[in-house]
Amino acid sequence: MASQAVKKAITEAALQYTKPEGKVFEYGTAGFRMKASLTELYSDLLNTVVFAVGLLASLRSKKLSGQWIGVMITASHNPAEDNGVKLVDPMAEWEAYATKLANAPLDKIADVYDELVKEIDVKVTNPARVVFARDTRASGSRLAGVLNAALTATDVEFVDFKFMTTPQLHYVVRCKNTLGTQYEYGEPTELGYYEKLANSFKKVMRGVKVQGSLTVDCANGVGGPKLRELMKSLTGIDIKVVNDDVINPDALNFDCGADYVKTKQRAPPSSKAGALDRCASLDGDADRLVYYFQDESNVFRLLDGDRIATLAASFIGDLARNAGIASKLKIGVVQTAYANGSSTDYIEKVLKLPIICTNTGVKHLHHAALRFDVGVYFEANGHGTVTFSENALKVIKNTEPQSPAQQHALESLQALTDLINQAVGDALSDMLLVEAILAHKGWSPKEWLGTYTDLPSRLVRVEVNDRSIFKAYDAERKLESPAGLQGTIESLQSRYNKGRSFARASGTEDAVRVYAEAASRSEADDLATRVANAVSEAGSA
Ligand SMILES: CC(=O)N[C@H]1[C@@H](OP(=O)(O)O)O[C@H](CO)[C@@H](O)[C@@H]1O
Ligand SMILES: [Mg+2]
Repeated sequence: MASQAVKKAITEAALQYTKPEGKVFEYGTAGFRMKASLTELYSDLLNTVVFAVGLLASLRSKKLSGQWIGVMITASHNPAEDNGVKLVDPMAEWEAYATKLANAPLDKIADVYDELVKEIDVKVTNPARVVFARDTRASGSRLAGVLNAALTATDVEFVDFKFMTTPQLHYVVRCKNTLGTQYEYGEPTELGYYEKLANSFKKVMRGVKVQGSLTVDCANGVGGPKLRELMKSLTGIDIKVVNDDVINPDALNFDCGADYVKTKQRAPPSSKAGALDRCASLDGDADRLVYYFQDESNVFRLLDGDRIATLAASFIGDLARNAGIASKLKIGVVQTAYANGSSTDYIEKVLKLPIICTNTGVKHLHHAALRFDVGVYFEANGHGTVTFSENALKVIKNTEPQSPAQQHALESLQALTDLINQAVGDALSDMLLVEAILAHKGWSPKEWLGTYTDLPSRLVRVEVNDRSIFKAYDAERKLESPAGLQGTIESLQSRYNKGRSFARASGTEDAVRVYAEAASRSEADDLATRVANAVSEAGSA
């Protein structure tokens, strides 16, 4: 049971805020996320939610006997006025506790905290440790203050890392929790992060050179200043940083960034890149990355998360073969229903690797990736990384090379395990991975694009009265309700060459997303429109 003193401290701290009436919060695909504006209707929406997440982090850390828990304040690719908060190590049942705390009336929140202490069986005398950070949104410092209040009220030891990318915070959490163990991940500081990336990049690049320069659009978010910091440690790569304005509060994700490029399927209007120039875009908290270029006919060409996954899987597969350890490593790829059908075909038929399809949201992909020795997971939108099992790390480390070529492959694999942020998808680490692979293969983005041809696809957002009636199954590829809709979608898609379509309720926006792909642009568009109409009709019934 929480002590009276702690409960009093929680209540006093909580009552500084106002809980918006009639609003029900839900921990979604990426934590809690919404408008954060202080001036509008939404005024204090996020304060109570962040406060609740602070209490939750405290409970979780105590439950894990003082393990470090990370809390990130960000709304990623959402507009500048939004904000959000997420825990670094999310677990399904804890999302329900988060939702419970977030919806508790503020004068009762200490009681709910206490109920959870009993329900989860938390030893309240255990220490609790939390690290937190935020992206560059204007509302971030206010919300960091709220988090501070919740942590202080529950006697948590905490470190405020101020501005960080989401993956940097994940990195720090993993470093802190592995310090002094055989799995020590690195120095738990921002500088430690840069040095780990830069050193391993140098090792992976032994004997090869990056061709030409890379232009990186930083979405005017926290990735900009952090990339500039990373560049101080990096050698052998010419990066041109664009869209790194973190002073103008409205610039974030506006007409730039990975989400803009992926959804609009075009370069940021401000782009000055010439034909065949290699370009990349990060999102607002730098955990997403997409590549693109303009071909010789000035046609925009996108290299999205599916492309990064196929590139990484093929490279790691080659290295494993060259190192003579392919039979000892189970390499696999994890995708969601949004992966382009051509990428799935390519992985199965050309790379001959197994695929797992999961629900949307990196937490699902990450979890599935751990089932492989080397799990390559990416969402089509550019969210992803590669995980290495304990067995994989051991095999890579302990295999005795029989030839210089084998030794080189083993060393490259070893360096890759350091270059890749295994804690979470990380745009900066993924970017160095892509650059290294292209250099090794001697490929320009054109050769990379040439590995397979994407099916034209369309993603549509449909607003409905109540999106919760859209219940999906089979890794969100099918709908069990509203009744009859799945049958309609299937009969529509069967009319198109290579037609595939599905609909699911978004976990981050109040809408249903419809995805469609088909053999031609017009068929994909047509299928998307028809399915969107069917969804809209079912949603207004
Ligand atoms: C189709 C799509 O891109 N969905 C995104 C989006 O989730 P939704 O649940 O679809 O709103 O935001 C998530 C968090 O950033 C991201 O993980 C996911 O891939
Ligand atoms: Mg993001």
